[in-house]
Amino acid sequence: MTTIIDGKQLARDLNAQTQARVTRLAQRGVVPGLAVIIVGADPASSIYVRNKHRKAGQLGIHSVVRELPATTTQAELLAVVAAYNADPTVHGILVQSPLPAQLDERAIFNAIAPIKDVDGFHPVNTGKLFGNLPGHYPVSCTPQGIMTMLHSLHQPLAGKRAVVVGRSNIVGRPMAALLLNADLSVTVTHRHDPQIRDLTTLADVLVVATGVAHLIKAEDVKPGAIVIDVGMDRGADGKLTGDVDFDAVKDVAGAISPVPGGVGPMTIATLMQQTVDLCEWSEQRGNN
Ligand SMILES: Nc1nc(=O)c2c([nH]1)NC[C@@H]1CN(c3ccc(C(=O)N[C@@H](CCC(=O)O)C(=O)O)cc3)C=[N+]21
Ligand SMILES: [Mg+2]
Repeated sequence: MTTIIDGKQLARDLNAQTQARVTRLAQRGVVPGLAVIIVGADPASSIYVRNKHRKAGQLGIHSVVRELPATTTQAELLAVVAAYNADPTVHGILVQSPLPAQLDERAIFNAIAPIKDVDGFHPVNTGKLFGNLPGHYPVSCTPQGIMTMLHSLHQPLAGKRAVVVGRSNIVGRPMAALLLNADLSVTVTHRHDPQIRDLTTLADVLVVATGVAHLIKAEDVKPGAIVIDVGMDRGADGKLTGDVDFDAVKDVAGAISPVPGGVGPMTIATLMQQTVDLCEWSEQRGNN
């Protein structure tokens, strides 16, 4: 029997925990605050931002969405980030990616205060992640949500062989670090390897984040493997599909996450979780 990893249900469970933490903070008069900055009116980005805002509101997180025109300059965006860095009611800052071409996205992420970097994109936070350093710090929400999905299976992970397909700063690289920190043996591969499939068939845990619809077929997967699909590929019919050929792979895999209803809802639930983390850590530092 193949386990379908129900990201929607896991997200509901995680959001219930987050909401309970928000309630406990409220008893002390503390409200977690999330600022989401979106530049330009990319329709897909607008939908994601609206979903994040709605979920935050449901959980009692104070969410502000700052919509800036597509013509915003680097200096203007840096000034907006600086204002949220200095705003004690804001615990998490997210700049929606991708940004318009005139903006230097890396320089913007680097300007977010590491203690408010709810995406975990700041090099101080990625450095801690890659060093497996002790202490509290935010981690990119998609791979962190995937770790929650893996733990939900209640299977030992240490010593398993993981293969990550894709090496982006948002998913592949932090995913590899998290898996390594959890004592898996980790291989990262990507489009420049003509024999990706020689590696995917070795994986006990296979995470696919390439943006190539249905790249992974049944013969590319080890029987019984855990398969996590990070793909979000919009077909010509407008339907959302993944990087894994779900219908075929589900008969080979031991566990598999669907698209939609897998990694996506967990990304948003993890964003909410980390907003509350940042708020609690700020309280613990006593410099709110
Ligand atoms: N600074 C930044 N941080 C991000 O975390 C970030 C970002 N920029 N830019 C865009 C990507 C994408 N992303 C998604 C989150 C949830 C769903 C999601 O909920 N997906 C639903 C379906 C949504 C649909 O139907 O379109 C699902 O998979 O079931 C998707 C995509 C966060 N991102
Ligand atoms: Mg790639």
